[in-house]
Amino acid sequence: MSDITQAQLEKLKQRISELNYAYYVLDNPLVSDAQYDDLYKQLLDIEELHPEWITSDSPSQRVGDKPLTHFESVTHAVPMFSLDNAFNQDDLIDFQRRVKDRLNSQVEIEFSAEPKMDGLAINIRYENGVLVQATTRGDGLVGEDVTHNIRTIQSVPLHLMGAGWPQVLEVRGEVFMSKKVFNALNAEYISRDEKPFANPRNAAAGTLRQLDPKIAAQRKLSLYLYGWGEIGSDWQLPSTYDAAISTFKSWGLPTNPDAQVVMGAQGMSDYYDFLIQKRVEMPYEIDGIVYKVNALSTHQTLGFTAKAPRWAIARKFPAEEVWTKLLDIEIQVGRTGALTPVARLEPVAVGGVIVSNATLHNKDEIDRKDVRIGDIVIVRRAGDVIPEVVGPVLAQRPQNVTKFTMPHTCPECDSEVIKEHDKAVYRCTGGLFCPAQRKRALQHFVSRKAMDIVGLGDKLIEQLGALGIVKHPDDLYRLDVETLASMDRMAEKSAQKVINAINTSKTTTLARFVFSLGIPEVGEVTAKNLANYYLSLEGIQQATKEQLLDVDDVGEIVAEHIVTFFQQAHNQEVIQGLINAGIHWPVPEQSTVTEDSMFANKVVVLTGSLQQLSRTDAKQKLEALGAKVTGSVSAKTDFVIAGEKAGSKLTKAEQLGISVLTEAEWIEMMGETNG
Ligand SMILES: NC(=O)c1ccc[n+]([C@@H]2O[C@H](COP(=O)([O-])OP(=O)(O)OC[C@H]3O[C@@H](n4cnc5c(N)ncnc54)[C@H](O)[C@@H]3O)[C@@H](O)[C@H]2O)c1
Ligand SMILES: [Zn+2]
Repeated sequence: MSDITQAQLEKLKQRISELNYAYYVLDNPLVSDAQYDDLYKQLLDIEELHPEWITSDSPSQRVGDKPLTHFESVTHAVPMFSLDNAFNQDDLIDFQRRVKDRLNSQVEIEFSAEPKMDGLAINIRYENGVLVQATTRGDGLVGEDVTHNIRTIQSVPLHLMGAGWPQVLEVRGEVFMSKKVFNALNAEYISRDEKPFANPRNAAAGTLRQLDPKIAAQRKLSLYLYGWGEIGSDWQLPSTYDAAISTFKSWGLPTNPDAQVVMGAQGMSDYYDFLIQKRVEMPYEIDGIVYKVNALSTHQTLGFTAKAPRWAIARKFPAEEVWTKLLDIEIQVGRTGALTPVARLEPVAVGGVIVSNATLHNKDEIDRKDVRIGDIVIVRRAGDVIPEVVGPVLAQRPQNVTKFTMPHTCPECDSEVIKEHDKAVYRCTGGLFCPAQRKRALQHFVSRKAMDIVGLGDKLIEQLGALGIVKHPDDLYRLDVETLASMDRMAEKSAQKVINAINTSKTTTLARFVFSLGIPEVGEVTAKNLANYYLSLEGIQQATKEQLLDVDDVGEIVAEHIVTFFQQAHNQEVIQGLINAGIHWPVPEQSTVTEDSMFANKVVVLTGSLQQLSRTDAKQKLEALGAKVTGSVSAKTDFVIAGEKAGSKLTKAEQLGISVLTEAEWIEMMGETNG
């Protein structure tokens, strides 16, 4: 630092000015706050070493930047200042020591401690109790007139309450957007496929800069007061800061309920512990604490630097939002087979911990946010919440970024990946084989309603899996007593019992077997329906999606899951392994089918509207009699039962010379069959 040249300082000042312009004027920061704070600290350090190099245009000597021009410029009656920062406990102790020294005080100093709301400073002017003007801070000397938008904030009185206020009263505070409003607003933007705001501060700034006050009214900004500007000479400020704020409150002005008066360094530190705990649950975002010397008489003595009061300091909290490089997007396969994209990041400190991975939720979200590999991204971690990638920093997008694509096959097992209907979820279809889904698949396979293998608990499955002994369900049938007995908490006797249970499970039913495969959406009932309809595993495996739709309980989505599941070579290997292991079942009985039913093994089509039975009931009755009910008429059709207003199917049946029954005829025939 000591060998720094004046030219280097000029370059640094130039850079910080550029950043200020982008941040304050364009609302489009070029670097993260942490990066900015670093550069700014460098500037202060150099200027401390070389006070002779300080110029009036240095960013250390100015607040913010010149406001935009599309609102009317207003020169502040009393300049608006920024705050000096304390980044750690030592900075804070230094601050209170400086105050004590300057005031020559032997006793502890009393401070007002209050949340540092993350929004924008505003000056609101009342004349004779009436709100006449509201202005942004701007560069501290000149701000923008945003009266029309401030008037829409419900908690800001258009007329002061009570009495005793001065003829001219300027109050100052922070305009911000609550987390709730921010989330709802962003959800709305997202649903319209528009780019959401990066954070509540940005959203509040954007809202305040709207020309149409209706928009600000809808967005519901909030405001708390923490200071004042010009005050008419017809009123005397009380002796303490907190008393002044209380008086404002009595006039109907909104003030922060979490502000407290604390004593000395210890009190400051206790308040820090209190507020950092509370931070997560607060309804709005805060980026630190502001401590202000409470005795107003001292403010004169302490005075101001070029930029900030010497009687106040902002103790910054660890940033909840930082920028870092997105190195890659990796896929994690969950236990249900869902593929989740995970951001691999250049490690960065956020919210007090080092983060190198963050969730990206799903593919739709990545597309919507337009996050690309190689981007600088904004990462958030609020409280204990899992770190999240908010979005890319477009201003810093390098040229060689790549768009993310979902793999077509599972990175764990190479099976096909499908996107679920109407959902943003991509899923691996190798349920029986996929290592990521292993534990879940095995737990399901052995469960009571599936293969019912008693004694194979979760712990044992986990251990067998971890050791690579049982990777897929068919491996269970290769276990021997010796291997099992060597597992934790297992003895030969219990191992033998498990082996017996495994052997017993070889004799099962087709329905149980189908259920045990864990095909997505195929529960116990669907498995039974499939077994009863097709009577053989081959039948189910070979059925097309169209054909599967004829089975009770099977809709489009289920049918697709079934087809894709059986298409996976790896799943087939496991199924073959199971059959080879000796799993077998009797051909399912069609319980109520009477041999002499004239509908037994007949192909029947229902068409037109039935009067006496619902379509489902009719279908069930026919199936109970051993018929196969299909949806379309072909040469294989044996009967067509035609209700009223039967159309093309009836015509086709007639063309093909197929027997057509009316509803009444059919019911009569059924009566005969049953009787
Ligand atoms: N990323 C960038 O490029 C970039 C550029 C410029 C500034 N910044 C960020 O902005 C900061 C500087 O901004 P700043 O000058 O507005 O200062 P600041 O936001 O750090 O602190 C001053 C402001 O705090 C607000 N505040 C909130 N609660 C308050 C309370 N209870 N009492 C008093 N004031 C309260 C007021 O608006 C006040 O103007 C930097 O530290 C940096 O984090 C970032
Ligand atoms: Zn897989």
